[in-house]
Amino acid sequence: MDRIRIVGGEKLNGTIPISGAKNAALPLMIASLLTDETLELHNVPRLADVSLLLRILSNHGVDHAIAGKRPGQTAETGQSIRLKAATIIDTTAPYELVAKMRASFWVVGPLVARMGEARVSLPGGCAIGTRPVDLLLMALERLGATVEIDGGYAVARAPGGLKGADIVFPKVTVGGTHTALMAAVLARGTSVIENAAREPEVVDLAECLVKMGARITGAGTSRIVVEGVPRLSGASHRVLPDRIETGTYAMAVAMTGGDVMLEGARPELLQSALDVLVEAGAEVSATNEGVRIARNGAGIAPVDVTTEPFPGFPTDLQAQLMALMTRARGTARIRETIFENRFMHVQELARLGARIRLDGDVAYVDGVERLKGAPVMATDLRASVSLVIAALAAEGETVVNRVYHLDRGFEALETKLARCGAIIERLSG
Ligand SMILES: CC(=O)N[C@H]1[C@@H](OP(=O)(O)OP(=O)(O)OC[C@H]2O[C@@H](n3ccc(=O)[nH]c3=O)[C@H](O)[C@@H]2O)O[C@H](CO)[C@@H](O)[C@@H]1O
Ligand SMILES: C=C(OP(=O)(O)O)C(=O)O
Repeated sequence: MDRIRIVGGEKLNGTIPISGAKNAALPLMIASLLTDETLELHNVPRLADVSLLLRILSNHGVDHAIAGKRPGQTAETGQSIRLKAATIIDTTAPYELVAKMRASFWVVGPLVARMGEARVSLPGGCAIGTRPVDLLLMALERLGATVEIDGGYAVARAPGGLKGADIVFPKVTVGGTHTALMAAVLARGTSVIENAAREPEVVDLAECLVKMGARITGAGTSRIVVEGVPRLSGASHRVLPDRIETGTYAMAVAMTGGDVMLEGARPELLQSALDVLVEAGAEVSATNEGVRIARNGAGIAPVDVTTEPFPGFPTDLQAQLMALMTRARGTARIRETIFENRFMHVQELARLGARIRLDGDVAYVDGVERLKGAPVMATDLRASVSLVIAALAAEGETVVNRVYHLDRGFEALETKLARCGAIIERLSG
């Protein structure tokens, strides 16, 4: 199993190209199930989750072609993928595949919308909370599907097709909104999604669906209106830049000090996180090229942050912020409101010398003068990268185990950091 070795203490200086967003690429790829024509996606990050989803889609009958690397392209510059679901050969998404990645459950929406049935394994247990799918299934039921759980599978049926309806989510759910959107676009009549997620990845999906012929208004607000259409066509779409990757490298620079241009980043996708970084003592400036982040001289100030749905501070940056706060001058308070068990990085950060107290959904981080390298491992994607951030500022050597978590969501992580001066390498095997 690969590991990552980091020797801390180097400032980061240079340019980091920001990849396409994993959390947009995945639902966009799933949208290919809605049409028998070709969906061409550009700027798709090279990630384990993308490869796994391609396997899942192949199982349903989606053919794909990945464009070869163009001259001048570097390892971390994404890929173009053409997806074509001329016929759906199987409406079952099996346990072995779905258990590995929660987003794969979202095939349920397009499959039932196009084929009138879907049999999708309930997603696997995940290290950040229980993560039920009741609201996704509620949305499908509102659209007229019958849903039952059979042998660990959610079985949704709508033999006569889906019918437009009002869907009111009692809490904001990104996956629920993606599912409702991808089902409602082919339903007969009008659907209204209330308390919809406003995340940029929902907007990206809606924009692509509109290019495919869907009629959607209000994406990016809490009320999305969808007029169903009988069929969708192919389209070409570029995945938006990854705001979580952007925020992660911004936290890394704030942690080590230095000056880095996050090339291609869009500040409006993570304004709340950039505001927190400024409060913590970093300099942030938006330019035509992207977002520039620097910290020179100033120490790290403690902050008080609560995770919230967009446009609030994202839960997917909570672990990285906690890593940064381990070296603040004082006590930071971080409250996690989205996932009940997303503090698994706390005990691993402690191995590096962090002082963190947990009280329910709040973590109090007492900043320390110095961290010291150690072997660590993490249980999920963002927790793993928080250890990388801490290790970059720790004295001596840290080895991060279970790198497969990082490979799920960070394209060319060690290359991007090494180019900016970090001492970081992958140890294979
Ligand atoms: C691939 C992807 O895009 N994953 C993101 C997506 O996950 P995901 O779409 O799974 O997260 P949701 O927005 O659905 O979850 C938000 C909250 O709603 C709860 N809930 C959700 C569905 C449901 O049927 N019932 C229910 O109770 C969840 O347990 C959680 O407490 O949004 C999360 C919140 O921004 C991010 O952390 C994940 O990185
Ligand atoms: C939690 C995440 O992903 P997933 O929803 O696929 O588990 C994430 O991207 O941080």
